[in-house]
Amino acid sequence: MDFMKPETVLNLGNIRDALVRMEDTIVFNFIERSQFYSSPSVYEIDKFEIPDFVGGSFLDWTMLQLEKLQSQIRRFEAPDELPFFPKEILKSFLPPIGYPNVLASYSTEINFNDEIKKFYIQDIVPLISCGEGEQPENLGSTCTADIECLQSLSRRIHFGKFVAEAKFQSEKELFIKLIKEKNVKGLEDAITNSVVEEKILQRLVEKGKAYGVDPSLKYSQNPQSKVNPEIIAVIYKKWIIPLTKKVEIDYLLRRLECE
Ligand SMILES: O=C(O)C(=O)C[C@]1(C(=O)O)C=C[C@@H](O)C=C1
Repeated sequence: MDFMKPETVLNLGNIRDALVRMEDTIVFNFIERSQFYSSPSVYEIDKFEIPDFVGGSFLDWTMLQLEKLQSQIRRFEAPDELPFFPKEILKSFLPPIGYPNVLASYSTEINFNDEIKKFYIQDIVPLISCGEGEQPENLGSTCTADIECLQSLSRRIHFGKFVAEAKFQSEKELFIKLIKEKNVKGLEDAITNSVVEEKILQRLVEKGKAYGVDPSLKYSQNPQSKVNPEIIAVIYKKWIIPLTKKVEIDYLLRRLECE
Protein backbone atom coordinates (compact mmCIF):
# COMPACT_ATOMS: atom_id res chain seq x y z
CA MET A 1 0.00 0.00 0.00
CA ASP A 2 1.07 3.52 -0.74
CA PHE A 3 0.11 6.23 1.78
CA MET A 4 0.35 8.86 -0.96
CA LYS A 5 -2.46 7.03 -2.80
CA PRO A 6 -5.54 6.89 -0.55
CA GLU A 7 -7.33 4.36 -2.78
CA THR A 8 -4.62 1.74 -2.06
CA VAL A 9 -4.76 2.39 1.69
CA LEU A 10 -8.45 1.66 2.21
CA ASN A 11 -8.46 -1.58 0.30
CA LEU A 12 -9.09 -4.34 2.87
CA GLY A 13 -7.03 -6.83 0.84
CA ASN A 14 -4.02 -4.50 0.88
CA ILE A 15 -4.50 -3.82 4.59
CA ARG A 16 -4.58 -7.54 5.39
CA ASP A 17 -1.46 -8.10 3.25
CA ALA A 18 0.29 -5.41 5.31
CA LEU A 19 -0.85 -7.11 8.53
CA VAL A 20 0.54 -10.43 7.30
CA ARG A 21 3.86 -8.75 6.50
CA MET A 22 3.93 -7.23 9.99
CA GLU A 23 3.67 -10.73 11.47
CA ASP A 24 7.19 -11.38 10.13
CA THR A 25 8.54 -8.26 11.81
CA ILE A 26 6.86 -9.08 15.11
CA VAL A 27 8.01 -12.72 15.10
CA PHE A 28 11.60 -11.67 14.32
CA ASN A 29 11.51 -8.97 17.00
CA PHE A 30 10.32 -11.52 19.56
CA ILE A 31 13.14 -13.83 18.48
CA GLU A 32 15.63 -10.97 19.00
CA ARG A 33 14.24 -10.27 22.47
CA SER A 34 14.39 -13.97 23.35
CA GLN A 35 18.21 -13.81 23.51
CA PHE A 36 17.98 -11.84 26.72
CA TYR A 37 16.77 -12.41 30.27
CA SER A 38 13.65 -10.75 31.60
CA SER A 39 15.82 -7.91 33.05
CA PRO A 40 13.30 -6.24 35.41
CA SER A 41 15.60 -3.26 36.00
CA VAL A 42 14.87 -2.10 32.43
CA TYR A 43 11.25 -1.46 33.46
CA GLU A 44 11.55 -0.35 37.08
CA ILE A 45 10.59 3.28 37.64
CA ASP A 46 13.54 5.44 38.79
CA LYS A 47 15.86 2.44 39.02
CA PHE A 48 18.74 4.52 37.66
CA GLU A 49 19.65 8.10 38.33
CA ILE A 50 19.17 9.66 34.92
CA PRO A 51 19.94 13.38 34.54
CA ASP A 52 16.77 15.53 34.18
CA PHE A 53 14.50 12.49 34.19
CA VAL A 54 12.31 11.28 37.04
CA GLY A 55 9.22 9.10 37.26
CA GLY A 56 10.10 6.77 34.42
CA SER A 57 12.05 3.62 33.63
CA PHE A 58 15.25 3.08 31.68
CA LEU A 59 13.00 1.86 28.85
CA ASP A 60 10.91 5.06 29.05
CA TRP A 61 13.98 7.27 28.92
CA THR A 62 15.49 5.39 25.98
CA MET A 63 12.21 5.35 24.07
CA LEU A 64 11.75 9.08 24.70
CA GLN A 65 15.24 9.91 23.36
CA LEU A 66 14.61 7.73 20.32
CA GLU A 67 11.23 9.29 19.63
CA LYS A 68 12.70 12.78 19.89
CA LEU A 69 15.22 11.79 17.24
CA GLN A 70 12.77 9.88 15.06
CA SER A 71 10.20 12.68 15.15
CA GLN A 72 12.85 14.94 13.61
CA ILE A 73 13.24 12.55 10.70
CA ARG A 74 9.42 12.55 10.30
CA ARG A 75 8.63 9.06 11.64
CA PHE A 76 5.38 10.22 13.22
CA GLU A 77 4.17 12.07 10.15
CA ALA A 78 3.51 8.65 8.65
CA PRO A 79 -0.17 7.78 9.16
CA ASP A 80 0.78 4.32 10.47
CA GLU A 81 3.18 5.46 13.20
CA LEU A 82 2.15 6.68 16.63
CA PRO A 83 4.52 7.88 19.36
CA PHE A 84 4.62 6.58 22.95
CA PHE A 85 5.38 10.14 24.09
CA PRO A 86 3.09 12.24 21.89
CA LYS A 87 3.47 15.35 24.06
CA GLU A 88 7.26 15.34 23.87
CA ILE A 89 8.07 14.67 20.25
CA LEU A 90 9.80 17.40 18.24
CA LYS A 91 9.11 19.15 14.99
CA SER A 92 11.16 18.09 12.01
CA PHE A 93 13.52 20.48 10.23
CA LEU A 94 12.66 18.59 7.01
CA PRO A 95 9.74 19.85 4.89
CA PRO A 96 6.40 18.20 5.77
CA ILE A 97 5.52 15.18 3.61
CA GLY A 98 1.85 16.10 3.28
CA TYR A 99 0.29 12.65 3.25
CA PRO A 100 -3.33 12.77 2.08
CA ASN A 101 -5.80 12.25 4.94
CA VAL A 102 -7.39 8.84 4.78
CA LEU A 103 -8.35 8.58 8.42
CA ALA A 104 -10.71 10.78 10.42
CA SER A 105 -9.09 13.90 11.91
CA TYR A 106 -9.26 12.59 15.51
CA SER A 107 -7.36 9.39 14.62
CA THR A 108 -4.09 10.35 16.35
CA GLU A 109 -6.04 10.80 19.60
CA ILE A 110 -6.71 7.07 19.57
CA ASN A 111 -3.44 5.99 21.12
CA PHE A 112 -3.22 2.67 22.97
CA ASN A 113 0.55 2.80 23.44
CA ASP A 114 0.38 3.00 27.25
CA GLU A 115 -1.75 -0.12 27.28
CA ILE A 116 0.57 -1.83 24.78
CA LYS A 117 3.61 -1.03 26.94
CA LYS A 118 1.82 -2.36 30.01
CA PHE A 119 0.84 -5.75 28.59
CA TYR A 120 4.19 -6.08 26.83
CA ILE A 121 6.13 -5.69 30.10
CA GLN A 122 3.70 -7.63 32.27
CA ASP A 123 2.72 -10.47 29.99
CA ILE A 124 4.91 -10.75 26.91
CA VAL A 125 8.42 -10.27 28.33
CA PRO A 126 8.03 -13.24 30.74
CA LEU A 127 6.81 -15.38 27.83
CA ILE A 128 9.57 -14.57 25.34
CA SER A 129 12.70 -13.86 27.40
CA CYS A 130 15.20 -16.72 27.74
CA GLY A 131 15.02 -16.78 31.52
CA GLU A 132 14.13 -14.81 34.62
CA GLY A 133 16.66 -12.42 36.07
CA GLU A 134 19.08 -9.59 35.41
CA GLN A 135 21.87 -9.36 32.88
CA PRO A 136 23.42 -5.97 33.64
CA GLU A 137 25.87 -6.10 30.73
CA ASN A 138 22.94 -6.36 28.29
CA LEU A 139 20.78 -3.59 29.70
CA GLY A 140 21.05 -1.48 26.53
CA SER A 141 20.62 -4.38 24.11
CA THR A 142 17.59 -5.66 25.98
CA CYS A 143 16.01 -2.23 25.98
CA THR A 144 16.75 -1.78 22.26
CA ALA A 145 15.10 -5.13 21.52
CA ASP A 146 12.11 -4.07 23.64
CA ILE A 147 11.70 -0.88 21.66
CA GLU A 148 11.69 -2.80 18.37
CA CYS A 149 9.00 -5.09 19.77
CA LEU A 150 6.93 -2.20 21.13
CA GLN A 151 7.08 -0.14 17.95
CA SER A 152 6.10 -3.10 15.76
CA LEU A 153 3.24 -4.01 18.12
CA SER A 154 2.04 -0.41 18.16
CA ARG A 155 2.05 -0.17 14.38
CA ARG A 156 0.18 -3.46 14.02
CA ILE A 157 -2.44 -2.71 16.63
CA HIS A 158 -3.13 0.84 15.45
CA PHE A 159 -3.49 -0.44 11.90
CA GLY A 160 -6.96 -1.27 13.18
CA LYS A 161 -7.85 2.32 12.25
CA PHE A 162 -7.32 1.58 8.55
CA VAL A 163 -9.29 -1.65 8.86
CA ALA A 164 -12.10 0.27 10.57
CA GLU A 165 -12.18 3.04 7.98
CA ALA A 166 -12.21 0.51 5.12
CA LYS A 167 -15.06 -1.41 6.74
CA PHE A 168 -16.98 1.79 7.47
CA GLN A 169 -16.67 2.90 3.85
CA SER A 170 -17.80 -0.46 2.48
CA GLU A 171 -20.85 -0.86 4.76
CA LYS A 172 -21.78 2.68 5.68
CA GLU A 173 -25.45 2.12 6.38
CA LEU A 174 -24.84 -0.69 8.89
CA PHE A 175 -22.03 1.14 10.68
CA ILE A 176 -23.87 4.46 10.89
CA LYS A 177 -26.78 2.64 12.54
CA LEU A 178 -24.53 0.84 15.06
CA ILE A 179 -22.56 3.99 15.84
CA LYS A 180 -25.73 6.03 16.41
CA GLU A 181 -26.97 3.33 18.79
CA LYS A 182 -23.51 3.26 20.48
CA ASN A 183 -23.83 -0.48 20.02
CA VAL A 184 -20.37 -1.72 21.01
CA LYS A 185 -21.33 -5.40 20.86
CA GLY A 186 -22.91 -4.91 17.43
CA LEU A 187 -19.76 -3.12 16.23
CA GLU A 188 -17.57 -5.89 17.57
CA ASP A 189 -19.65 -8.51 15.76
CA ALA A 190 -19.60 -6.47 12.56
CA ILE A 191 -15.81 -6.13 12.49
CA THR A 192 -15.03 -9.70 13.54
CA ASN A 193 -14.02 -12.25 10.96
CA SER A 194 -13.28 -15.50 12.77
CA VAL A 195 -11.99 -17.24 9.65
CA VAL A 196 -9.34 -14.55 9.15
CA GLU A 197 -8.38 -14.73 12.84
CA GLU A 198 -8.02 -18.50 12.75
CA LYS A 199 -5.81 -18.31 9.66
CA ILE A 200 -3.57 -15.76 11.36
CA LEU A 201 -3.07 -18.02 14.37
CA GLN A 202 -2.27 -21.05 12.23
CA ARG A 203 0.14 -19.07 10.07
CA LEU A 204 1.93 -17.72 13.14
CA VAL A 205 2.65 -21.20 14.42
CA GLU A 206 4.15 -22.04 11.02
CA LYS A 207 6.17 -18.83 10.97
CA GLY A 208 7.40 -19.39 14.51
CA LYS A 209 8.57 -22.87 13.48
CA ALA A 210 10.21 -21.67 10.27
CA TYR A 211 11.87 -18.45 11.44
CA GLY A 212 12.92 -19.62 14.87
CA VAL A 213 15.14 -22.52 13.89
CA ASP A 214 18.42 -22.97 12.08
CA PRO A 215 17.22 -24.03 8.57
CA SER A 216 20.09 -26.48 8.21
CA LEU A 217 18.71 -28.33 11.23
CA LYS A 218 15.13 -28.13 10.07
CA TYR A 219 14.86 -31.73 9.01
CA SER A 220 17.08 -33.14 11.72
CA GLN A 221 15.74 -34.69 14.86
CA ASN A 222 15.18 -31.94 17.31
CA PRO A 223 15.40 -28.37 16.04
CA GLN A 224 14.97 -25.91 18.92
CA SER A 225 12.61 -23.00 18.29
CA LYS A 226 13.94 -19.75 19.74
CA VAL A 227 10.45 -18.67 20.74
CA ASN A 228 7.79 -21.31 21.23
CA PRO A 229 5.57 -20.97 18.10
CA GLU A 230 2.44 -21.73 20.11
CA ILE A 231 3.28 -18.84 22.42
CA ILE A 232 3.41 -16.41 19.50
CA ALA A 233 -0.11 -17.51 18.53
CA VAL A 234 -1.26 -17.13 22.15
CA ILE A 235 0.12 -13.58 22.28
CA TYR A 236 -1.83 -12.71 19.15
CA LYS A 237 -4.99 -14.38 20.40
CA LYS A 238 -4.94 -12.90 23.91
CA TRP A 239 -3.56 -9.43 23.31
CA ILE A 240 -2.77 -8.33 19.76
CA ILE A 241 -6.02 -9.18 17.98
CA PRO A 242 -8.31 -8.06 20.86
CA LEU A 243 -6.48 -4.72 21.12
CA THR A 244 -6.64 -4.23 17.34
CA LYS A 245 -10.39 -4.70 17.62
CA LYS A 246 -10.53 -2.22 20.49
CA VAL A 247 -8.77 0.33 18.28
CA GLU A 248 -11.27 -0.40 15.49
CA ILE A 249 -14.24 0.06 17.82
CA ASP A 250 -12.91 3.26 19.44
CA TYR A 251 -12.24 4.69 16.00
CA LEU A 252 -15.71 3.76 14.75
CA LEU A 253 -17.54 5.09 17.82
CA ARG A 254 -16.33 8.60 16.94
CA ARG A 255 -16.61 8.21 13.20
CA LEU A 256 -19.77 10.30 12.77
CA GLU A 257 -17.96 13.38 14.12
CA CYS A 258 -16.55 13.67 10.61
CA GLU A 259 -19.53 12.89 8.40
O1 LIG B 1 -8.78 -8.33 9.02
C1 LIG B 1 -9.72 -7.83 9.62
O2 LIG B 1 -10.87 -7.78 9.16
C2 LIG B 1 -9.51 -7.22 10.94
O3 LIG B 1 -10.41 -6.63 11.47
C3 LIG B 1 -8.22 -7.40 11.63
C4 LIG B 1 -8.28 -8.55 12.64
C5 LIG B 1 -6.86 -8.70 13.22
O4 LIG B 1 -6.57 -8.12 14.26
O5 LIG B 1 -6.05 -9.34 12.55
C6 LIG B 1 -9.23 -8.20 13.71
C7 LIG B 1 -10.52 -8.61 13.68
C8 LIG B 1 -11.03 -9.61 12.72
O6 LIG B 1 -11.78 -10.57 13.37
C9 LIG B 1 -9.96 -10.23 11.93
C10 LIG B 1 -8.68 -9.80 11.95
